[in-house]
Amino acid sequence: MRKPPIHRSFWNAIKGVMWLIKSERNFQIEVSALLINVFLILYLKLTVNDAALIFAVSFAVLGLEILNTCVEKICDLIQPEFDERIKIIKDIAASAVFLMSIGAVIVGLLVYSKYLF
Ligand SMILES: Nc1ncnc2c1ncn2[C@@H]1O[C@H](COP(=O)(O)OP(=O)(O)OP(=O)(O)O)[C@@H](O)[C@H]1O
Repeated sequence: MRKPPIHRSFWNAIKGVMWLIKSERNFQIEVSALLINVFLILYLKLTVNDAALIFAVSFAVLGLEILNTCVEKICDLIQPEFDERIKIIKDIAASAVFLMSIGAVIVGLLVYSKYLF
């Protein structure tokens, strides 16, 4: 298959993000958290390094959420019925988001505490 032009690849990716914002509750929550962080970065006047750290962990959570959603969609496609193996696969994929979210909260507490206390 011929590779699509670069602008079409970007457009496909943007459509993917729009679908996630419209359809996935967890993704909506994580995008809201990102927007709150943008507000706090501006309001508390974070240094460039601290802002970069907050952006890095926020986008890491979003990226893992996207991969988790892909795993869920593929699982639902290949096995719509209850299956113990699918349960393990989905639980493991969800744990990646869970662990990264804990890491992001820890980073947030460490960074913001410098500006609040
Ligand atoms: N086909 C299945 N067989 C066995 N267990 C399943 C199956 N589908 C879902 N589960 C269980 O339900 C959980 C939630 O799966 P679901 O596909 O509903 O994702 P979700 O509601 O979008 O959750 P998440 O918060 O992880 O995104 C899984 O982590 C798994 O434990």
